Amino acid sequence: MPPTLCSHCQTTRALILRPKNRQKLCKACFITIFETEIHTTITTASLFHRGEHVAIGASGGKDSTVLASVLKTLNARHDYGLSLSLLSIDEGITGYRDDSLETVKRNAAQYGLPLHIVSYASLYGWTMDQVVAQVGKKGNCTYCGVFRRQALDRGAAQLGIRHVVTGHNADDVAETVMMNLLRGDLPRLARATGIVTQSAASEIKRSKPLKYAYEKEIVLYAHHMGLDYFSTECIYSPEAFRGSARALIKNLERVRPSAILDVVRSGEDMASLVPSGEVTEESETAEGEGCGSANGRSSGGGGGQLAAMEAKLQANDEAKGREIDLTHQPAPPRPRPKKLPKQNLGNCSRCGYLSSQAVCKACMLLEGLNKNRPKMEIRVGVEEGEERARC
Ligand SMILES: Nc1ncnc2c1ncn2[C@@H]1O[C@H](COP(=O)(O)OP(=O)(O)OP(=O)(O)O)[C@@H](O)[C@H]1O
Repeated sequence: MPPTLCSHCQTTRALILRPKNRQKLCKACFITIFETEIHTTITTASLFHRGEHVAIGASGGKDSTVLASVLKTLNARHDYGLSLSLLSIDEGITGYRDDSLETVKRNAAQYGLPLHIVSYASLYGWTMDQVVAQVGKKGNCTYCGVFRRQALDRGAAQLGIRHVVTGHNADDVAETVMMNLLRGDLPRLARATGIVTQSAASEIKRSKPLKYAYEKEIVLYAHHMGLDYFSTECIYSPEAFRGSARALIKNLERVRPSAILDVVRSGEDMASLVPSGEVTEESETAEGEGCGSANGRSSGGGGGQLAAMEAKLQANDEAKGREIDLTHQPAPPRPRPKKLPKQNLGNCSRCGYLSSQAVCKACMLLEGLNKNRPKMEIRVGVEEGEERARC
């Protein structure tokens, strides 16, 4: 049988079945199409302006590594006139971030980009290892998300940069849309769908050039380009709800590949229903709270929950056929989402960082941590003492 030819160039053998639309492509055409689509996203949304200094949030993972590689390529190919830097946050997670930062250091050398690293320890006096030792694994993603958002802003400010790009992809956005839809939280949903986010609580603009790129295609691109990235998941990210939303999206993608983009587009449409208003610090941190990766990727539990949900839905469908509608009561109309209150931008009274509240969210979290710090140390000391006494 003759080999299947690439449906784009019609000359080279097809090697890749495109996850987004099942198109059969050769390696060269896949790479060109992938890069061109990101270029289209950038130009359609007018993400950059000539002479702009842009920091790439670099975690060493596949998304931000692909983002750095593609931006470097497109900046040269289309003469965007950008000055690019890598910005990494060291959360202080032993056996995870220390290893991934080594990847980022190699990437900096491979792409010839300057790298700036900011640590939680230096900004907040706490590493995530210490936070988890204090608060436990449950809920630690909230601390990490709030701290990281501010750390990226502070790192960019240290460099005199006002635009940070992150590697959030279409799967991440679809997941966040689904989570906020399930929570009935339209303002957060609206925020998650924006390709550019800038709020009253920050001078730094954020954008997601990979917003329409499928995670599977990002992995394929990284593989075929031979990119050097770190693929271990965070050891502290057991965010169950995001894991379930991810499992749901992955299952939808399996039966209908366009589902991911459909959910993103639906999110964009729903966002247009949300009254425009200033973004509160609460909704501001929503997208960044926890991390997109939050181990749903490897969650076996998500699949189990989904199977249970499907069984329930099937039972409901079967029951529906036996129902007699005696009293059709239309559901009462839900109140339209309220316009968010206008925020007064000021400075946090503790750290001086820009905040719409008297005390910024990071300082509020730190207050709780610091209050318990001496207690924890004394308790550990006492327990150690007890251990010793028992010995
Ligand atoms: N420690 C960090 N330092 C700098 N940027 C980060 C860091 N963690 C996350 N980011 C940015 O936020 C984006 C989304 O982060 P998330 O935790 O969801 O990781 P991810 O989806 O696995 O992405 P990646 O594959 O790049 O790690 C990343 O692509 C990156 O741009």
